[in-house]
Amino acid sequence: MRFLTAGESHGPGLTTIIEGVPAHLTLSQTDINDELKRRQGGYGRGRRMKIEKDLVEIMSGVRHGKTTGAPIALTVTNDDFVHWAKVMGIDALHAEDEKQVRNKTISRPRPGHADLNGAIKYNHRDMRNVLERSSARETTMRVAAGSVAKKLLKSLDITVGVHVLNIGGVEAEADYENVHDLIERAEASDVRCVDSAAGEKMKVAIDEAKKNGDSIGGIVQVVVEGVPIGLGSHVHYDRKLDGKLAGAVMSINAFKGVEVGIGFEAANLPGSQVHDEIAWDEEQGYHRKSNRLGGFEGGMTNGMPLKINGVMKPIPTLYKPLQSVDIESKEAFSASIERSDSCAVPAAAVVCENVIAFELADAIVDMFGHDRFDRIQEAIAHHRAEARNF
Ligand SMILES: Cc1cc2nc3c(=O)[nH]c(=O)nc-3n(C[C@H](O)[C@H](O)[C@H](O)COP(=O)(O)O)c2cc1C
Ligand SMILES: C=C(O[C@@H]1CC(C(=O)O)=C[C@@H](OP(=O)(O)O)[C@H]1O)C(=O)O
Repeated sequence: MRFLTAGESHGPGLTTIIEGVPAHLTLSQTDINDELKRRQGGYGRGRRMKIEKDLVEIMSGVRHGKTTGAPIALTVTNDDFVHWAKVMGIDALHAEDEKQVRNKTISRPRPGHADLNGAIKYNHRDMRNVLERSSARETTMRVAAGSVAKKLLKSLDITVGVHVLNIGGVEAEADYENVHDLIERAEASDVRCVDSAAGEKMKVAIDEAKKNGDSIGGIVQVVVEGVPIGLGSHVHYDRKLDGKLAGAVMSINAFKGVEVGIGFEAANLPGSQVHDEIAWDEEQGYHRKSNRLGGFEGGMTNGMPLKINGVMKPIPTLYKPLQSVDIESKEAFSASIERSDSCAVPAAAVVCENVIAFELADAIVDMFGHDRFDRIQEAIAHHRAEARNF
């Protein structure tokens, strides 16, 4: 499976085309819209999310509620576009609009955003040409594609959840029974945190940052249960699934690090406290006595729950901007102020969950068959039984 996305933040809309989704998977607009709505929420978002409704239109690849095996094309309209049509240059310009366009031309790059590097690389004197596509508005379509993947996983009893472990240095206890408990409690929290006391402190930290014209980042954790043994492969570097997942997470706007299992903590511990002992019993088949490696050994899943952490840096656009240089005058100025979120960690958690879901669904289709969902169901049931008594 693969997908592309297209669309500018303030253009008419966003598109994705997903190729390789097996035929006969049950899929509705509601499946996708529910996921899009989750991405729009979360404490700390700016005014834009009050403007957008993020409702998907399925343009192809689904008939009578089932995938056909054809490419699935999805679109989402940008409701904000009506306010930006002249600036975006989609409509013919009138004289009085030129001023508006000039005022929206960006020549003072924001530290931490794509503005200056993209402008130099593509030779854009108006850095809006970079901003429009580097905006995390694009993650709407990554979540749309991920929601199709999540539907495939759910139909195979594989459950993906996400929660927030840290916002601006406020750390949460990762205390939950199983992934279903995690999902229920995280989704009931404004900041997607299962630790309600820490969640309240996170909200205070976000309010504080906003009041100071500043921004904060954090850590999210994706947990996946029900994963069959052997997704990915040890045989070649580009088939190692932990590597693919790390790439997917690092490609999310503002994500600066990934950990699998205990992650960087492994550097401080001896092997006896890192590797997970292997056991077998009738009920569970092969399993590990602990799960410090987060469900991966040798680039493959080992049947234990996957645990992947992603680190998000603070949002670059600051209402009290940092120093920058105007590319026309070369003088020092404050960076430009764009409307912005002060913390998008709870929303980005949903993006992280969905990019991981897509890579997992791709690994499933790769291992268990390509074209028909019913065949994948049969093959995975057979594999699960075989692995248990191997
Ligand atoms: C869900 C989400 C919302 C974001 N909202 C903003 C925002 O409002 N303002 C901003 O400057 N950056 C925001 N970002 C981060 C930028 O898109 C990101 O920092 C930028 O594209 C530069 O890429 P890099 O940080 O990966 O280097 C957001 C990121 C995500 C995932
Ligand atoms: C539009 C979204 O996020 C945007 C991501 C973003 C950025 O620079 O990444 C900047 C902001 O854009 P705007 O200036 O239009 O408010 C966010 O709102 C979205 O998540 O759908």
